[in-house]
Amino acid sequence: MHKQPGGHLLTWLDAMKAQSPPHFNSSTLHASDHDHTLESPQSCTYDMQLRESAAATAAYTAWKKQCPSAVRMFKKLMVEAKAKQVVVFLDYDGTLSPIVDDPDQAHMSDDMRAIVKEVATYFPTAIISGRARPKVYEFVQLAELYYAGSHGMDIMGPADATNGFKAKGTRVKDKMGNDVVLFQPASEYLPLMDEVCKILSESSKGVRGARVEHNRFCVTIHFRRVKEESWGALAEKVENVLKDYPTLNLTHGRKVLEIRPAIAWDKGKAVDFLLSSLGLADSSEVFPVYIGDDRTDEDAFKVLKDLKHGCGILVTSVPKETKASFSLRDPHEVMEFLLYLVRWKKQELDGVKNGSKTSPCI
Ligand SMILES: O=P(O)(O)OC[C@H]1O[C@H](O[C@H]2O[C@H](CO)[C@@H](O)[C@H](O)[C@H]2O)[C@H](O)[C@@H](O)[C@@H]1O
Repeated sequence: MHKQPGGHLLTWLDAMKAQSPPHFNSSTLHASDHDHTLESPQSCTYDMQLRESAAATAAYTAWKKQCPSAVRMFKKLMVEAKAKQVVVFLDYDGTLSPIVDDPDQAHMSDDMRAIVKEVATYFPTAIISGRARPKVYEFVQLAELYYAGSHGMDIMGPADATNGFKAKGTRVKDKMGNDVVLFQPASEYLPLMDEVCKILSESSKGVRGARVEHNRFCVTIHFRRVKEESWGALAEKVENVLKDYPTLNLTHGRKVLEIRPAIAWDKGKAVDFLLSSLGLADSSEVFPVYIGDDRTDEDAFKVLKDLKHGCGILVTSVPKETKASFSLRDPHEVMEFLLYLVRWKKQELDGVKNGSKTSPCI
C-alpha cells in the first residue's frame, strides 16, 4: 500500500478529476467525454443518468449567465472590435482538436484547419499550446501562424519584418528553410527537462496507463488512461522526483500533471510578448481574442482582463471558475465562432469598399 501524496497534490488530483468530469449527452444518455474508463457507468441506472444529465444541463445553463456563449453574443462581443486590429490566439488541445485518450491522436479536422487558415489571412493568428512547438506545428501544419509551444516558453514567428512582427530573439531557419525568430526564455532548462523526463518515464513504468510526454520546456504526465485508484501512486512518484529539482514547478491541467521551469513565464506572458512583437502592446486599437479550454489558459484570460480590451473565451461543456468573459461548448462551436469572425471581417471590408457606415450583421 503506497502512502498518500502530500496535501497540495491531493487537492490537485481532486481538481483534475473535477476538471474533466464525465458529462451526459442528453440525446443518447451515454457518457460523451472519454473519461468513462475512469468511472463505473455500469453502476448508474438509467434514471440516475437521466437525473444527473438534467442537473448538469441546469448547472451549465445557469453558469452561462455569467459566461455567455461567444457565438450567441457574437454581434455584441464584436461591437468593441470595430475598426480595431483583431489578433487571434488559439489554444490547441480541447480547443482546435477534441480531447482524446491518446495524445498522439489529437488531430484537428481538415475543416478546422481550413477555417484557421482563413482566420490567419485576415488577422495575425497564434497557436499557444502546452505541447512542444514542433508537435503542435505537425498537427496544425500552417506556416502562416505564430506558434508558442511549452505553455509559451518556445515562441516562433516569421523573421520577415514586413508583416510588422519584430520579435527580439534568435534568427534561425525553420524546417522548410524559412527565416524565423525564436524566443525561448527558459532555454538553459533544456538539459534539466531531458533529465527529468527520462527519470519520470522510468519511474512511472510500473503504473499501468501512465504516459510521460516531453514537451520540450515542460514534461507532462498523463493520468487519463490510469485507473483512478492508481492516481495517488503516480502523483507520489512525480512528487518524489520533483523533490530533487527545486528549480522546477508542478502544475496541473486536464488529467495531466506538468513539470515546468520555475520562471515567471506562462501563456499570458506569451500573449504580451506576441502583442509587443507585433507593435500592438499598450494600444487601445488592438482587440485580442483568446480561445482556450485549460487552466493554463487562465493566465492569458487574466492578461486580457487586465488590458480591459479584447476578450477571453473559455471552451467548456461544464461550469468552471474562469477569468474568461465568454464561453464556447466544444471545438465544433470554436469552428462556428471562427467562421463568424471571418464573415464579420469580410462584411467589414465589403462595407469599406462600398462606403457603407453600418455595422456588419451576422
Ligand atoms: O495547451 P494545450 O494545447 O491545450 O495543451 C495542453 C496539453 O494538451 C494535451 O493533453 C490534453 O489533450 C490530450 C489529447 O486530447 C488528452 O489525452 C489529455 O488528457 C489532455 O490533458 C497534451 O498531450 C499535453 O502535452 C498538453 O500539455
